[in-house]
Amino acid sequence: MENWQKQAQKILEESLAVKKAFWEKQKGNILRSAEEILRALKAGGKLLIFGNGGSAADAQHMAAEFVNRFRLERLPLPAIALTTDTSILTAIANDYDFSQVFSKQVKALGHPGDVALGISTSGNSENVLQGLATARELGLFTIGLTGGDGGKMPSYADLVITVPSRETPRIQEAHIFYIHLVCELVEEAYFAS
Ligand SMILES: O=C(CO)[C@@H](O)[C@H](O)[C@H](O)[C@H](O)COP(=O)(O)O
Ligand SMILES: [Zn+2]
Repeated sequence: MENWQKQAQKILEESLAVKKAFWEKQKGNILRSAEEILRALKAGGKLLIFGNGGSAADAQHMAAEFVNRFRLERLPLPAIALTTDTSILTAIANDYDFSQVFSKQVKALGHPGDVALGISTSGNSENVLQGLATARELGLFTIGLTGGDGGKMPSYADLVITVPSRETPRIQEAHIFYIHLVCELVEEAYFAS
């Protein structure tokens, strides 16, 4: 138990330090991404979000904040997580390839002016990279939310937001901070003006 306390304290301190460094190093890109999402929503566009595992959960979490509400009582905003429809996901993975599960949905749903947000802690998940590549081809603004050295993301996204850590859980904790921050900024700017 005493060891657990020490371990937990260390993890907490690492998590706080990573979030702080993330903000310090990436604030320009973070705010720019919020501006792009606000611009797209104000122009009648939407946000498409995708990732694997914990990042799939993050995609759904973010879409729910936009479609339902965040901190304000307001009209729903259009955001779709491409991680939720098991029929679509299994049909594409079964008939084509798992690497296409997001790109095919982007092709079906994306329009120029929309924003695609691909989340990958390694920056190397093929399905996320293909989703971003297709989004770019179609004229969506593409954002890569990643960690470490960003992996291959910089070749696939217009804007890459990188958490400065090599630890997947710490990266994901900073991703959730990013998601809540962007929801709050965009919601206030959209409905306060
Ligand atoms: O949540 C976690 C680890 O904390 C896992 O589910 C993790 O998201 C999965 O291993 C993903 O497949 C990792 O993919 P990526 O972040 O490198 O794109
Ligand atoms: Zn996780």
